[in-house]
Amino acid sequence: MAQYRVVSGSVALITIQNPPVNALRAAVREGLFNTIKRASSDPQVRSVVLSGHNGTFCGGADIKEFGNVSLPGPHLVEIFQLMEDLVKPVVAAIEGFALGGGLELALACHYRIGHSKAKVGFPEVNLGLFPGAGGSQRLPRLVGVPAALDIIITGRHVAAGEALKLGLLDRVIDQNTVDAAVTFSKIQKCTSPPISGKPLDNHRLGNRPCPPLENMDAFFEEAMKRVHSRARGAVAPITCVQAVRGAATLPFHKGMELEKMLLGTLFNSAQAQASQYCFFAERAGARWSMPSGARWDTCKAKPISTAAVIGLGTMGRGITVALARAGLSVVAVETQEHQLAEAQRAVSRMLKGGGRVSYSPDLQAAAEVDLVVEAVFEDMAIKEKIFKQLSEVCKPGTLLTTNTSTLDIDRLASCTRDPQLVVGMHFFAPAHIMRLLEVVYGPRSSPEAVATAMQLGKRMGKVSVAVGNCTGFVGNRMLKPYLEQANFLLEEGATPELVDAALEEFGFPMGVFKMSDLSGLDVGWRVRKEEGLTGPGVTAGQPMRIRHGRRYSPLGDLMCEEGRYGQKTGSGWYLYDKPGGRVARSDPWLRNFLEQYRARHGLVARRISQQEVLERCLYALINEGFRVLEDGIAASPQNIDAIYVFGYSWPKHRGGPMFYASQVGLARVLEGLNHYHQAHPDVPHLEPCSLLRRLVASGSPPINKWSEVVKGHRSQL
Ligand SMILES: CCCCCCCCCCCCCC(=O)CC(=O)SCCNC(=O)CCNC(=O)[C@H](O)C(C)(C)COP(=O)(O)OP(=O)(O)OC[C@H]1O[C@@H](n2cnc3c(N)ncnc32)[C@H](O)[C@@H]1OP(=O)(O)O
Ligand SMILES: NC(=O)C1=CN([C@@H]2O[C@H](COP(=O)(O)OP(=O)(O)OC[C@H]3O[C@@H](n4cnc5c(N)ncnc54)[C@H](O)[C@@H]3O)[C@@H](O)[C@H]2O)C=CC1
Repeated sequence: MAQYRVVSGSVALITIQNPPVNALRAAVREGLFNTIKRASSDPQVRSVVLSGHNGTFCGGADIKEFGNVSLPGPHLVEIFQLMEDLVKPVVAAIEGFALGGGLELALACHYRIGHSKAKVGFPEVNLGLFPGAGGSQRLPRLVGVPAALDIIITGRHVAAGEALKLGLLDRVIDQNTVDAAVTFSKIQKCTSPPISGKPLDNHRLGNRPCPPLENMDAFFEEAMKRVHSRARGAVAPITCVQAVRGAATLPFHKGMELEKMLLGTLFNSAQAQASQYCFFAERAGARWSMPSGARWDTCKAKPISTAAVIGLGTMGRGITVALARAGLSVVAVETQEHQLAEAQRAVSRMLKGGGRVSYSPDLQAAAEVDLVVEAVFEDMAIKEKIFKQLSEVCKPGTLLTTNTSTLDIDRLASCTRDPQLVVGMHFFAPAHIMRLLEVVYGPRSSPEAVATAMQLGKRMGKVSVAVGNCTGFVGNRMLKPYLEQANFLLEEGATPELVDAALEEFGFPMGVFKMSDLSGLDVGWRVRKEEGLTGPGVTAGQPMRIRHGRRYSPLGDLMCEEGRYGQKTGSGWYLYDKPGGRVARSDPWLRNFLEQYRARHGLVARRISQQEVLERCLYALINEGFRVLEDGIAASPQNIDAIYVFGYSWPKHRGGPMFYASQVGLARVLEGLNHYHQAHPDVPHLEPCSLLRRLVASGSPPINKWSEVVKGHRSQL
């Protein structure tokens, strides 16, 4: 766990060994504690080098241990103090990553030498924490308050070059880092005296004052304001500011006391648990499986080096950029001349002149590519035609994928020569930025096709989740009842402002109506027309607020009929200063429109609380999530949560909808749904699904045990 060797005659080389990232689990902490003591008392040893096994210094504390109320083994704070107090110089040899507790460990060393490809950082804020083992106190003393606060609040990875400039690293080298650190620990420079035996006090960060900062109060006030406005209700970023302020204003030991107290408030908090759950949910998608039994570890992906994107609208442009950035050579095809020219300019701008992209108005250009992503209008007839053409044009073995947000993958596959080569690759707007990729397999998609799409997702830096084929797949299927409730709430007396405020307070970056304005109201309108819910032929002679025997809100359709498509037309649920404008303002026209609509349909507006908004929108979405699990469309609640956090900006500190349901309590969610379904019996999405009932009946097991209740149920997986 921590290997001890004496090298070069007098250097104790301590190597952390805990693959894959050398996390500081109890046995590692024990090993570090013992080897530091050994180095201290070993008369042969004059200096110490600390390194990590297999090219990674240390990925920090072991997040899997965090559930324990009291962590076993020696405490990191104690180990780091022991190391800092050592009278023999200690040099950190940093290869790969030094993150979180790993960087705190390096900061407790007297010197830090990094490989040029090394990365350091404090990602704790993403786990609902802050660097609570001395990092919040030592880093500001080394690099100054503004740089330290930036690193701690953003959680970003700092590259070696920048770390050197900041003074976080003493040296950056391209050769073997451990060898260099060993040499460095013995001789500082030919012209300088050896560092062994040199007084080290200035290199003990706990002994140093923080570099002075002018206008400190104003600086921290401003930082706190910024954090509050961006945190969306997350507590950890606020605690980061408080801790760093402690470093700037208190002596080290007092700062450490403050750090301990602040960590105590976060460590077992619901937000920290949710954020840490998200860390593992993000990675769980990589271990996909299919109904056939094919799995991630038994299927080989096809090599892909060229791709075509068909349709260069909103999505096609972002997809082109994402593929090009992943190193693929891309053929971008668009039939509309002006769109092609505009797309070419937009893609070049986004790629800043880099990337290998060629443009064509002709599908023939896709003849030789390894993979196609179709991103034309959401219209089954058009897509079917394109898949038929692609099947004829492309070389045998080309993977044909679609970015459809709702349509049947199997129907598209049936238009092709090789249906096993068809899968959905559902990106999220903007496609070059949003991290989620839903990989949708139909009943005939081959494991190799799924493996290839998943692998490509990884190359593009996406969080890829394999899901089954149904209308809307996982994300949009669950979104439908959420949007539906938001519209019903407007009918009943709410305003877009009220609904959005409730959801933004919950932690979404924007409420449902602002989000709809951004995506374009016409997108949903097109989908509803495809589904036969609206359109001239459908509505004639039907009651406006009922479709297929269920309550239906035509509000979105009416808005589109008025030409209000959202930001792109300058008005939607809100008013914008111009088409394409971004700043949403309340629109008196809409208030009037809603009042007239309610009057026309005999609806009496009532006061609606934020609690009702949250419960109806979120519980309806969660209920559909349980149905998705029940139907085997998603393999696990973790997969659903990853989809929501990385595709729909569900606040990470709430852990995703299914985790949120488990935190609220399944019985409470069930009770809420029962209550709202009684009040709205014509809304089937509010009727609690049988999986939720069964989970509650079996004592509401923790989320990682739900699969035992799902098992035995009819499944498509
Ligand atoms: C009232 C109570 C008072 C409480 C007082 C209690 C006192 C406790 C004191 C504790 C103080 C804690 C302070 C501290 O030290 C905080 C931390 O260090 S938190 C951890 C910070 N580190 C990170 O966030 C890094 C996380 N890892 C990564 O970002 C990436 O893994 C990394 C960039 C290192 C490598 O990426 P990549 O090569 O892409 O590999 P993967 O991400 O796929 O990871 C591979 C594998 O390893 C698992 N893993 C990674 N990091 C950790 C980790 N830190 N702990 C546990 N497991 C880790 C990862 O999950 C993958 O495994 P899977 O099985 O695939 O999931
Ligand atoms: N807009 C969004 O937020 C998201 C959309 N999607 C899906 O992505 C697809 C595309 O959507 P958008 O980019 O929003 O549409 P868009 O309307 O912005 O772009 C579609 C483009 O396809 C082109 N096109 C139409 N027929 C063509 C053909 N035969 N050959 C080549 N090009 C053709 C059009 O000229 C247009 O430029 C749809 O299936 C949609 O459901 C998926 C995720 C998010």
